[in-house]
Amino acid sequence: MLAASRDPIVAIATAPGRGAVGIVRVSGRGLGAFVQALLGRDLRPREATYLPFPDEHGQPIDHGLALWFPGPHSYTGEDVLELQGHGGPVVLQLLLARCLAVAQSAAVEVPPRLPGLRPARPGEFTERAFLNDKLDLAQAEAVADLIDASTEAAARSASRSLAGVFSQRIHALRDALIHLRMLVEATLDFPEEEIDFLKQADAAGQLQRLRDALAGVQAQARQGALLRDGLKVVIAGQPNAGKSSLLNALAGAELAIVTPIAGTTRDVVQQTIQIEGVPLHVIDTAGLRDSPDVNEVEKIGIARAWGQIQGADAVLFLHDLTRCHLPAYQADDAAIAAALPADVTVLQVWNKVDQMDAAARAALEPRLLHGDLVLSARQGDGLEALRQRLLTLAGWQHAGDGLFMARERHLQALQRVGHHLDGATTWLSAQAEHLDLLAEELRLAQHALGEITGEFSADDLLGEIFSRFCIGK
Ligand SMILES: Nc1nc2c(c(=O)[nH]1)N(C=O)[C@@H](CNc1ccc(C(=O)N[C@@H](CCC(=O)O)C(=O)O)cc1)CN2
Ligand SMILES: Nc1nc2c(ncn2[C@@H]2O[C@H](COP(=O)(O)OP(=O)(O)OP(=O)(O)O)[C@@H](O)[C@H]2O)c(=O)[nH]1
Ligand SMILES: [K+]
Repeated sequence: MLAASRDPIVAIATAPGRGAVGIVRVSGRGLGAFVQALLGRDLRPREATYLPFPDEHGQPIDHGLALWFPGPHSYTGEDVLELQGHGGPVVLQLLLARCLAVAQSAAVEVPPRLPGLRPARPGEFTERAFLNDKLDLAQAEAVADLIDASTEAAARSASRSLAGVFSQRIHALRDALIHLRMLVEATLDFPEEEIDFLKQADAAGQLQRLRDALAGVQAQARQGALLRDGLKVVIAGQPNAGKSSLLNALAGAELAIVTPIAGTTRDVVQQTIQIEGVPLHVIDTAGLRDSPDVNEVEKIGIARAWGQIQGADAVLFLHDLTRCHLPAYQADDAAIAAALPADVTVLQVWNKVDQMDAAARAALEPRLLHGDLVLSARQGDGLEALRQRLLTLAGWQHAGDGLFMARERHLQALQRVGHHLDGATTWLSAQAEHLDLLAEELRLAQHALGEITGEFSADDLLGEIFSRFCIGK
């Protein structure tokens, strides 16, 4: 499927809507004649040329800059033409249509001057860059992650992955693995001396160093994936506990409606905030209650709240300190607590501490359970401790510079590598009769590594990865 269609493609490369400048990008092999037909002249390589973009009557659609990248020295590795025009949606659609029309007329000539140009599928330019070895798969994924990055830290680590930092770490593991494989394969050919041979070469030490290096890459990749995917945090609790107030306080903006009326929030309100660059998707939900006053709308809201709780990485279970006696739950809170799914992390958060005087606060301390948080969504006390707790919960290590972006797919592949290295360790210590199994585990480990960079990747995986890109990328 992937290799099948390498015909020239065209797309608007800039975001839809109005912008200062908009770009139509064409990629394909042998585009020289197309450039002639479209612009009526040749272009100097990699040099911005200001010129009219003519329509079929020779009238300018726009005046703009054309950039010509003869392959293989381009983003895709093919010939690439960029028309950089004024960024109006109509202008760009006209330029796109003009490219398709010119190519079509060139294609009907005998002999055809250009194989059929067609609109690009999502991610197809980057897919070509991958297929033409301009980028490996981890780098290509980093392109999308850079565009989608929701925080500066995420963008910077995606940029480092795009520059090849992650791939280099994978290559270093692969090289060490290949070294070890060669040793083991060579030993297989001389079965009489095998054990001494492996001992002398310190195969066990090599394998252990490889596992340590893998653990280091895994730890960093986990941080990278956290920057990419963030954490889904659901604020839940009874009506009026202060859930919307807490969302607003965390976001630093009045997003959700706050009123003293119980049952104000009906729909799910979501906001992505960042703490030290880690994106947190914070979700305010309808207050949970089971009362005859609950109308149809609120019922739906409550059902949605439970739905959000199911998929949460963490639930902030909010309680109103002015209405309960720690550490005992009120009956309603006890009912909610009993219904919370066992596999979701729940933080107990006691709100409205600003309503307590110093004596009441002092009396509160010893009654708190380990891990409980006390705060005032209204005045901000305790918010910083909550933020730090959420980071700890996410497993954020304050990793500083040098981070790279990674995805769940990469974490799973690394885990498989680890699994095979564990297997290899077992067979190596079992010695002589299992060297073939050792060799096989090492081969599988290398294969799993290669899935990250796309050295070994099934077409359907590639299709799935690139289809998630935006059009024109
Ligand atoms: N106008 C424009 N800006 C853009 C892009 C683009 O396609 N067009 N990019 C698209 O994502 C990114 C830049 N990516 C690019 C990557 C490689 C080459 C390129 O010409 N590579 C050649 C030459 C390299 C060199 O001279 O060092 C090559 O690889 O051989 C161009 C753009 C971001 N900005
Ligand atoms: N004193 C004090 N009042 C608060 C605090 N947080 C929220 N409130 C008040 O409690 C009331 C309810 O706040 P909301 O944030 O709307 O509560 P909610 O949990 O979202 O309520 P529902 O939408 O009914 O589920 C409002 O009058 C808030 O001003 C707090 O930290 N201290
Ligand atoms: K509310």
